[in-house]
Amino acid sequence: MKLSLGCIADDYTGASDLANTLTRQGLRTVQTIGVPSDDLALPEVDAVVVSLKSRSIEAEVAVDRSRAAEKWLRGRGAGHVLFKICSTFDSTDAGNIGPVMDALRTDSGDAIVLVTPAFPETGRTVYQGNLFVGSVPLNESPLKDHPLNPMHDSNLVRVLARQSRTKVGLADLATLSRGAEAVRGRLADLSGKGIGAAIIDAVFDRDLETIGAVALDHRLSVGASGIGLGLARALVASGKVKAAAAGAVSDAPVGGPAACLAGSCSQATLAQIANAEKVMPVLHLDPEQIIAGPAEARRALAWASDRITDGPILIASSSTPDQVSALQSRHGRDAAGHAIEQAMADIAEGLVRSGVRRLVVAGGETSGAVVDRLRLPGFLVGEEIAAGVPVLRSVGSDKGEMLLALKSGNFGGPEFFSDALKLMR
Ligand SMILES: Nc1ncnc2c1ncn2[C@@H]1O[C@H](COP(=O)(O)OP(=O)(O)OP(=O)(O)O)[C@@H](O)[C@H]1O
Ligand SMILES: O=C(O)[C@@H](O)C(=O)CO
Repeated sequence: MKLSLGCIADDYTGASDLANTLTRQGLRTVQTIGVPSDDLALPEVDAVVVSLKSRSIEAEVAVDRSRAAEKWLRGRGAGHVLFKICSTFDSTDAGNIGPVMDALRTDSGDAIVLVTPAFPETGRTVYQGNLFVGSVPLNESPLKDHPLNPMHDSNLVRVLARQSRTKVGLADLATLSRGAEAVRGRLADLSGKGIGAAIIDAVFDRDLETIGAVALDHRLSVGASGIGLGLARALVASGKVKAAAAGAVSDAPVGGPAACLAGSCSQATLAQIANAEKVMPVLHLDPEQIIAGPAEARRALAWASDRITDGPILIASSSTPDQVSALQSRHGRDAAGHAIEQAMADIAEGLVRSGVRRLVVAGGETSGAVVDRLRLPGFLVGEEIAAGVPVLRSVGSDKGEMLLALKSGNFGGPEFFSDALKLMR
């Protein structure tokens, strides 16, 4: 297998978002959980997205894991590697976007790296280096209240400069609108001044196409699914990849009971849970009880076993921003987050033991904890439920075939849980 594109995603939902985008553009794509073991039988593909859970861990560990993934991808012939970050640039001044980018840039030998989280399809645009979420700057969006990495600065040149060893510059929309050669000229100017990373504006998909074409001159780029779309279109346009027909993945029904788990506390997920209450039984976990011990996860499993044969259920830990901050001030941010993620993994494990083979999970960290616990090595990408969220079909699992949907906290329409279950038969 010789890869046309290698990708390293810093969380699992982000990885399936990217795998979805690449698949929709005609790249045969597989999502792996971590660096694949040598005995994992992978189909012939154009792109591999290695999912890491490295967004909110110590920067040094994130760097080591990303480098290991890069080595594996380059070893399979990937000439270009995309480091997939969140479209809302989720990170802190300690990392992990800057440190991982610095390390991968050193490995790739590129003088300068293009960086953009723009993903217009989901309302993420970048102008003059400022990230907008819908119509508001990042620091006024719900991301200001994120439980793990609240975002308080929308100027990504500043945000990335605080995390990176290299100087960071800007390639603005005016330059981009003059075409690929103008962007190449701007990058040459910046790297001539010793600047090693450029935030690049993008508002429309056509901007991403220009960015994709320029990025392919380099060995590394950093961004969200938007730059993935640009790279995929550039690979197809240049004839390096022959676009595959849609629907290449089997849609054979998996059947059996279905369950949803929500650990995301985003406004979008809170609204989706409220809507799910109208159509399925919903259990709201007590976060204090989760931190107190394993009894809360056991209570959830007992509750589920009384209902799961009658239809899908939803179990949620999600709370409002005020409740999240109150819990974090009592127990610490990381300890609270970790305990809840592990309880979600316990619940997922119990559900699968009792026969569940169709699972919808909301939240990147939550999905990471669940998929790790279920020891699922990888996925093929099926139908799209909502922008950035495909149906995933497990490959190489010892539990038989499973269908999953891993939803980024902010993604999906108001009826997301029922929308997902309709496509996961
Ligand atoms: N009630 C709660 N109080 C405090 N923390 C919570 C609560 N419920 C869940 N959490 C934690 O909040 C974090 C949510 O992160 P997660 O990545 O799962 O969702 P998200 O950030 O909305 O999604 P994404 O990363 O895809 O945007 C997890 O660490 C989770 O355990
Ligand atoms: O890019 C995005 O917004 C998502 O894929 C994601 O990574 C959210 O966690």
